[in-house]
Amino acid sequence: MLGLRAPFRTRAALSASCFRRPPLPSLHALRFLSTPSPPPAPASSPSLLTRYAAEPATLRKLVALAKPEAKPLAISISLLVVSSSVSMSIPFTIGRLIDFFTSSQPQIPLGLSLGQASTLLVLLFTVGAAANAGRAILMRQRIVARLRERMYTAALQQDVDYVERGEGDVLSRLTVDASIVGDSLTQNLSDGLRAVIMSSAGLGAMFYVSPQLTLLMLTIVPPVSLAAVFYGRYLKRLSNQTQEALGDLTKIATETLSALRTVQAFTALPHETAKFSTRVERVLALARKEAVASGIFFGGTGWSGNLTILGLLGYGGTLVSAGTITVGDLTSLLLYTVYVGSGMQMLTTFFTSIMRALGASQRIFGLLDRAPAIDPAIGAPVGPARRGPVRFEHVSFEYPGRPGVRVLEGLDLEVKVGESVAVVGQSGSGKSSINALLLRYYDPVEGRVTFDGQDIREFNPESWRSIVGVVPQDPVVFTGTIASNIAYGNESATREEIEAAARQANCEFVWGMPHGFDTEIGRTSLSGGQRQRLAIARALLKRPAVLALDEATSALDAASEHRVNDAIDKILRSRQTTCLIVAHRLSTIARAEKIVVLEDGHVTETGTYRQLVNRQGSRFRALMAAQLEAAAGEPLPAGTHPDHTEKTQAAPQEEGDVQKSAQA
Ligand SMILES: Nc1ncnc2c1ncn2[C@@H]1O[C@H](COP(=O)(O)OP(=O)(O)OP(=O)(O)O)[C@@H](O)[C@H]1O
Repeated sequence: MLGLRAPFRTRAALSASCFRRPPLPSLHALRFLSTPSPPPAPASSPSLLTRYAAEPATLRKLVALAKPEAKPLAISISLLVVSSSVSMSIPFTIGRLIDFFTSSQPQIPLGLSLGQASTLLVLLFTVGAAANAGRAILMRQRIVARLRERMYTAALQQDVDYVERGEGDVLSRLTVDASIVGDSLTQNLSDGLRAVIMSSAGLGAMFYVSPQLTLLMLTIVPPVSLAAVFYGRYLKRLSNQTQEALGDLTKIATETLSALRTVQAFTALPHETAKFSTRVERVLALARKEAVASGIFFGGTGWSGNLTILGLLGYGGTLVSAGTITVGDLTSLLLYTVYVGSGMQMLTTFFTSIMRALGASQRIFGLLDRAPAIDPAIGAPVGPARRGPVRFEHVSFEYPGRPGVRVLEGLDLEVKVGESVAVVGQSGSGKSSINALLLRYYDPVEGRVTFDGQDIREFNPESWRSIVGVVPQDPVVFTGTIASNIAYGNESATREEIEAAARQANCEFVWGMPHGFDTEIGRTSLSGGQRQRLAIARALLKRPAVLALDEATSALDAASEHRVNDAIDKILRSRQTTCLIVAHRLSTIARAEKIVVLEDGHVTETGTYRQLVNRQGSRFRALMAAQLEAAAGEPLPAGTHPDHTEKTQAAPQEEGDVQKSAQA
């Protein structure tokens, strides 16, 4: 039945049914009153209504969205008018047929013979069916696909902060909201129009056949429909509560299953099972409440629907006996009652879905119209061959999500061409934030970052990022082949170039894989060290002018660390790349040409490893001592502490030295 149980469907199910056309009422649809009201739109409260009324801009944008599809939509609407008109003629035709077969002096309108009338009817129904099919096909337009493509492009150009903080809730806009808007511009619009035709034409035909019976119908059907609408809303609220509880249940299960190792390691099985059971019980209780309410609803509406039909038949019967109307007229009237009732119900569906669509489109346009703070479309190109020093000049920075909290304060830092600078400092001192500024995920609130003497804000962000290589702390591996992962963002790279980059980054593990560079990998199929080397290969393939490296600290075992270090070492020895390394490993720190110690967002010490480690009471020495102690797991024995290294006057030359001293 039309829209039956619509309030109890999930959003996903609703969107899946987006192009499904509700069947036209049939005799069976005499139970139309048992159709609950459509889901009430959150937007249907008066205050929101007023807001939408005050925002015709949203409506205009929504209409503009359908503009490229204007022609097929117009044809589709015309076909809808044709098919609905044919449908609306059915009750009348049935009435006339009944009168024809029950009359002692049968007469066919327009003086047609029975054969001609039958052919005409078959023809009419064929046209109606064809129009209906054409309408359904044409209604399936590219609106949602185009909208999603636009939204995805807009989302990818947004500030990382906006997306990462979930401010825009981009995923739900891309999925749920896009479906809602797409439905409203196609299916809902079509249903709305059909509802208007059904209600108005049905009422007109009823008045034509019998004004008395029509007035009787009008005193019963609208109030019962209205009551059904309100009760339906109550049901929808119950259904929402069940869905929310179900969502909560899913969240708990997802979180626990994805952390199964931790759950098992902490023997938290009973705790997790109890947590889950509580949620399951809640879902069950809500579902029971919903079942009772919907039982009352369907029973009640079915009962009132049947009484309505009975009332109409009773009064209609007296009119037939009095000769005021014919049996055919009464049949037509009953059928039109079904049409009008269904039409009214569809109108409320239309109204709420349009309200929902306005809400969804406001959220969508919020994303589409949002200008990112760092606009990827503006700025001058840098030129791939350009080389130059990177300078942080009195840079102060705070994250947009934490205004007023300075992460960097008056930072000055220079990395010359071909130089490698290691930034060290305690956790939270702002090291990674320096790389984030270098990549222009953010801009400084004061000061500037320059490349080759030019403020990087003058460059086009995409062009600038194309000459900056980045190896993040936790590199991302995309689903695809090893080769496609190394060539990520560099699709034109040849296989030879990819292999050369992999060799340089010590990715020898690739050659041992079943399909070599064509091996399919996912997020979890590589070890931490392998992922880091793959990321280094990815960065090297770009032949970057500037390399921003954020070392991983804990993911690697000694052997992997050695290989990663060796790969980094090759980069450090290269004289063409300006390297800024957020360094954690002593081996990397010792190899960098310059070390910058960061404390509370500003540079406190600068120098070579030897200079800093020999500087009495330096912050660097304290940091290194803490790191060695952490690696050794206990205070270092006398003589191995960096505070004593001025006696040796030498920096560790080999990574092994550091490791050995750490293990001492
Ligand atoms: N996206 C963010 N929004 C708000 N604050 C942030 C954000 N990222 C980092 N911070 C804060 O900025 C400060 C510096 O963080 P940053 O990641 O730069 O430190 P770090 O020195 O690299 O630390 P670690 O060595 O632990 O990686 C910290 O206090 C951190 O909490």
